Amino acid sequence: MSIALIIVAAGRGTRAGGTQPKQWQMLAGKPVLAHTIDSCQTALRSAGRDARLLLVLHPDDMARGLELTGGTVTLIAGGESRDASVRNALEALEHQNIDKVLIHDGARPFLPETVLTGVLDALQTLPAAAPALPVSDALWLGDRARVAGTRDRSGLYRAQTPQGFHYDAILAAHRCHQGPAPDDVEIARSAGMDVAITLGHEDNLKITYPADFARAEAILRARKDARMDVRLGNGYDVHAFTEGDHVILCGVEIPHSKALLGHSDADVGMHALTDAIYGALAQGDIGRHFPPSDPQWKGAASWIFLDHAAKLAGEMGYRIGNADVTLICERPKIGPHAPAMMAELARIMGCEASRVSVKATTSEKLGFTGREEGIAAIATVTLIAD
Ligand SMILES: Nc1ccn([C@@H]2O[C@H](COP(=O)(O)OP(=O)(O)OP(=O)(O)O)[C@@H](O)[C@H]2O)c(=O)n1
Ligand SMILES: C[C@](O)(CO)[C@H](O)COP(=O)(O)O
Repeated sequence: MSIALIIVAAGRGTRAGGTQPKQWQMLAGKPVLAHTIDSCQTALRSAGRDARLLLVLHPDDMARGLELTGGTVTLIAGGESRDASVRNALEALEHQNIDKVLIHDGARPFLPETVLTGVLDALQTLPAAAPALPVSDALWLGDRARVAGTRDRSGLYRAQTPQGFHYDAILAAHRCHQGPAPDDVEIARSAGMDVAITLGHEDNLKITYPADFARAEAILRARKDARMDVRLGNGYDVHAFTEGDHVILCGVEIPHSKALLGHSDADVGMHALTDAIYGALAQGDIGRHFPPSDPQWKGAASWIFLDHAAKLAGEMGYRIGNADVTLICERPKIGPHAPAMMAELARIMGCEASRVSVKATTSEKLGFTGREEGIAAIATVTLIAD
């Protein structure tokens, strides 16, 4: 099925006020229209759909449209009315092998994926579908600021976009239609098309009046808060020294007069970091995922554990915010090897090296680390929801 998505943004936004049309006014640092295009592209991507994008602009706005889209979207000059703008885009799609077309207001900056898929799914069986929300408030008839009557709200809906159609049918409907129309559903119905009502969304607001900018900002703020999911984990590990000539710390082999004793390669720093990630995910510790009783992990390289923990974080929807590892030992000296350790840990976790810290401290010759009986490591990690 080949789909086109038309975004109509050629209006002058007279009701919204401001020094320029509402679709060009700034919302959280970028024009409303940039939010609309981004949300359409994100919804399509999340829904696993591909669509040809057409942006209908006022003839005066073509240059800034090109600047905004960088030439990735087809620009069409709009008309005097919304239906004339839509018609121009529909005509431009003739002979382009388009089966289905979605028509969306440029003034609706937050298209939820569920609204998009609801319309596309309904188009499998009907020639037209559009999202709407049932009217929930009581309805009054007003006369000079007095209630002059009430009206039954049952069966009434607030229409939204994108409104979706079988391409050939809506093009024919537009060509036949006379007079103004508030939306494409009206044009489709006047041509006898059966239109399904799909579920709209409160976030899918249309900026119409000045107060709608504040509503749009509140939606953006709520979404940002919902994304503020940060998890913190810590890990601690100790390995004793044994006879040997090198240690492996945070993935780096360092010549030393002793080795670290362990079931795996005894990389105490990497183990602490791995446990910190499991801890942040509330997924136990290394022993749970790689039991020491299982002979297959004997002598295993510790990157296998860290790689597993980092991938598990990714599968659960998190990426590394930052990681901080402290090695506690008198010797070997860690400082000269710290940059290589940070680079190796970052490589394994799939994050930028600037997000990883490795540092060291002695314990002033106190305790088992001070007596050089072994090395301890502590690690802290933050995970950020994607
Ligand atoms: N000649 C027109 C008129 C409207 N639209 C678009 O249709 C959508 C919905 O219309 P509306 O909210 O009425 O926008 P405006 O016409 O710009 O607003 P107003 O009526 O307040 O002037 C908007 O994205 C608007 O840019 C369009 O492409 N071409
Ligand atoms: C299609 C539409 O968004 C339906 O709500 C339409 O553009 C609304 O325009 P209106 O002039 O604000 O009614």
